[in-house]
Amino acid sequence: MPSAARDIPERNGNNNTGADISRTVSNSFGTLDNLSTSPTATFHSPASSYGGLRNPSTKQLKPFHTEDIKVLLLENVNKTGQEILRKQGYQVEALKSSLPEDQLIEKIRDVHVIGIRSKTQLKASVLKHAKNLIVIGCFCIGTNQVDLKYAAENGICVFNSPFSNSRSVAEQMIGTIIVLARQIGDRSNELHRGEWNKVSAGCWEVRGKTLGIVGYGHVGSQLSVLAEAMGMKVIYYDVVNLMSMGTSAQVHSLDELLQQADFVTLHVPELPETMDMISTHQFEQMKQGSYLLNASRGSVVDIPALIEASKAGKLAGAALDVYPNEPGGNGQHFNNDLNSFTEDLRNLKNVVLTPHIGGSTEEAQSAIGVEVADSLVNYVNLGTTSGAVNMPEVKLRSLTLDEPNHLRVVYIHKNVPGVLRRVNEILGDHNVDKQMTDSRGDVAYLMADISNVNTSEIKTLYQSLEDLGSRIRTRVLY
Ligand SMILES: NC(=O)c1ccc[n+]([C@@H]2O[C@H](COP(=O)([O-])OP(=O)(O)OC[C@H]3O[C@@H](n4cnc5c(N)ncnc54)[C@H](O)[C@@H]3O)[C@@H](O)[C@H]2O)c1
Ligand SMILES: O=C(O)[C@H](O)COP(=O)(O)O
Repeated sequence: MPSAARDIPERNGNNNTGADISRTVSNSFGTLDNLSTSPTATFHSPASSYGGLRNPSTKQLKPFHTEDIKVLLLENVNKTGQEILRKQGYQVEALKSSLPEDQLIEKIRDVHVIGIRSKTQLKASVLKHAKNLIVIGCFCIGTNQVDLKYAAENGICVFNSPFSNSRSVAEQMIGTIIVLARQIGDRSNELHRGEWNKVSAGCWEVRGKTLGIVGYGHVGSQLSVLAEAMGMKVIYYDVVNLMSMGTSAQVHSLDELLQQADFVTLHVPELPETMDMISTHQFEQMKQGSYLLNASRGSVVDIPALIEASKAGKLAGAALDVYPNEPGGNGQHFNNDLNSFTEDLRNLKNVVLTPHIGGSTEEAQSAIGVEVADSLVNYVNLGTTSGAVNMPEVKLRSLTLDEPNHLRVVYIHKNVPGVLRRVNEILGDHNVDKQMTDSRGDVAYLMADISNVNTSEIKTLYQSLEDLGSRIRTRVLY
């Protein structure tokens, strides 16, 4: 038997301390009779994950049977991600679409891990029912669908995939710019209806035209490089001063960009400041016969104002990949019940409408599946928060099989004075081998590896930390 499991009592044996704490995976493990004894349950061979889970001498920190971890994956999370989670032994339920709020609330009560994409709204009204939830994986870039602050304040860590689909979005935008410039969407629709309509009026090369990129982050900067390769001139507007790719140039204001660009493309996150960022005033600033593309979030463009600008001939074309309200899954209708302007939008000339597929390529989805699932496994098994979007990033070197009586304490707490002193008083009876603590806003995350801990002491230690007023969540891994 690996030495680390030596002191752990039989799962259903007589070593129960009699402690009256119900067992929850999320808060670590109250009663000692629930602690895992099986070497196979405690020392799994790792999945594809990186970091500490790869080294064979690395101790797998699982004070629970992995099959007790319940994972709910919504919105057709890629098989790569599902596989990694299943290989850990977790119970994984994977659904193809998002869920209406009432069904989501029912399901979320029970799970320790949830994986979503851009549709599923995890606001406080839903999260307050998620009593066992320790971590959320956004298998996408955007995290605007999650109440990040509420999650952090309730000890729920959130991960995403910051750039694995950026290239896919940039390539879709390049394709769409040419489709708009040549009115290819309309020509194709006509021919599908049996109408031959060979025209050149209002159709242009993109070479020499100016592309205005709003938001020069991962997507915007990739797009910049691709557009220059096609001979376009690139200008961009961003709230941050950024290094220009190639010969592109940053402009000082959104209006300046709108007045100069032939094509305007939006790549900003959903924020209060970006809500209706392009509305009537901005369409007025744009050049006559210019084009607008939006693959960021539906709330960034005032779509009724876009419809007016298109009908008035100000816009020669537009492309939308995102909408204020989107269907929950495939096969559902895209009509006025969803957004009151939908019929008007569908009837416009040279307007390309796509169902939020900017990041939907095999390459992107497969990479996102691996990246986010790895983050989830490292968080559940090791407490590592590297890459978290709502918690400080904390990571400790992994414990090894040579460190038998060690345990790892994860203590998420309110960021108030005096907590460290009190925590260290509790840990102080043991040797603290390593410790890291960091804070982000009102929440702090402490991780410590301590040695020479007898099994009988684990519960007391856990309970002492739980009893501190500053506690948000305690996890003890060993
Ligand atoms: N359609 C899709 O499938 C798809 C795929 C990926 C991302 N997205 C959306 O695109 C957005 C951008 O993605 P990204 O990876 O490039 O994000 P990013 O965070 O790398 O870049 C966003 C850029 O916008 C800038 N910005 C923020 N507020 C701004 C403002 N008010 N005005 C101007 N610039 C501002 C930021 O400084 C940053 O440089 C995401 O937040 C996501 O919502 C959509
Ligand atoms: O935020 C993102 O990465 C994109 O909007 C893609 O979202 P999706 O995974 O729901 O397609």
